[in-house]
Amino acid sequence: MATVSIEPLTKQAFAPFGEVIETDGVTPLSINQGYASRFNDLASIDVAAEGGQTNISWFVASLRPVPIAIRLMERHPLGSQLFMPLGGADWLVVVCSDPRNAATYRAFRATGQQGVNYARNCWHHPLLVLKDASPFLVVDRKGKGDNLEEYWLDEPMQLDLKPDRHEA
Ligand SMILES: NC(=O)N[C@@H](O)C(=O)O
Ligand code: NI
Repeated sequence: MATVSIEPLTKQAFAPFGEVIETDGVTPLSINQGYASRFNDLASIDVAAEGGQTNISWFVASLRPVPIAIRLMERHPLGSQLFMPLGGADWLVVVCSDPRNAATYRAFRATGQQGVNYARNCWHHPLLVLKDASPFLVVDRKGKGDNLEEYWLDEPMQLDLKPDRHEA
């Protein structure tokens, strides 16, 4: 079974797949008479295709059996999809440029202070968490049209997750 090694999530590494939402490296605007800092314009929401509108959701994601097997990849042809963790736990992001080609798969470990915005049409694995019942704010598209394409792998791939890497 092919394995995918896990690398730290950085803006640069994730750039081909979308944006990383984080405050590191961002100079905030001082707002509200100095009583707040605004880390501004962190992601582009791309949901207007075919009359789409912005959909704000709250996900609560469960742990999957370990070792985590990658059996399915998906993409959203009509819109971007943003995940921002709310519970402070690390989580996992798995993407690829061609779901039929194992060599194109990339896996990232995101901190609880990092979100991602998958670009429209970016192949990704559905939400993967390292702590059970992890809450996320999700910004994606609602509206007409088929916004989900799935690819079931002939042979599942395995995430090279060190056993102790699940959160308590
Ligand atoms: N199904 C759903 O709303 N979420 C997936 O698209 C996902 O990427 O988790
Ligand atoms: Ni998705």
